[in-house]
Amino acid sequence: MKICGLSTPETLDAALSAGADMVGFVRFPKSPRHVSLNLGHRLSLQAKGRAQRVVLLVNPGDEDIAQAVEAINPDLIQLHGSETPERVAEIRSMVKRPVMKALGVAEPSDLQALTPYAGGADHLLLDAKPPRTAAALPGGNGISFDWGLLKGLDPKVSFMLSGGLNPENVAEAIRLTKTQAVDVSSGVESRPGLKDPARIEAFIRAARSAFAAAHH
Ligand SMILES: O=C(O)c1ccccc1N[C@@H]1O[C@H](COP(=O)(O)O)[C@@H](O)[C@H]1O
Repeated sequence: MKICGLSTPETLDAALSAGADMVGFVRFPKSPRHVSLNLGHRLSLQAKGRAQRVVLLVNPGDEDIAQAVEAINPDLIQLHGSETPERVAEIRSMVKRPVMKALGVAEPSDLQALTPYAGGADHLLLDAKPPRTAAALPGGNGISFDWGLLKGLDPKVSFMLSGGLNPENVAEAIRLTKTQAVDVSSGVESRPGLKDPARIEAFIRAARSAFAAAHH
């Protein structure tokens, strides 16, 4: 279970105390969840040893990557832009840490886009495609995709599910998609960019019960 877009010590503590496996820090200035290098550094120290620390970047340049890695020292890099398979592989060898590539799903043919990333990315994250408006973020929009589309996916492909998940729908998402991991951002907020500790806890509780039920 990953809680993404944490940007205060209090809400990070809520995620860690509730048992999040991964905590995400967004480095994307247009996002209401963007953290400065300094804040990212402090949050990362707070999470060290308690959960995997993830830095989320969108089409980063080499300098953006170097700065984020130096300041935040993440366990994993999440790439949430239109990075090509070659760029993902290049970033992975540059940072010498695992990389998770996010891919948008809206129709059956989108699943074919996964194959070229199999060699270069350590993990795949499946998200809804963002709305086609100029102001839209590439993720963190609270939009789900049709989970039924994943019936067409090779069962050997492991993925993290994201996009519009929340405490109310995460159990159904896990049951339907048989995913082994889930990620949430806006579904555990009281307003864009402000995480709600009670919703974080409810999300993790619901996801944990659904994973336990799926393994029986
Ligand atoms: O959270 C953001 O602000 C963000 C910005 C830019 C790219 C991705 C972002 N978040 C990721 O988007 C998905 C879905 O989020 P949501 O739960 O639907 O709000 C998730 O993987 C976040 O890590």
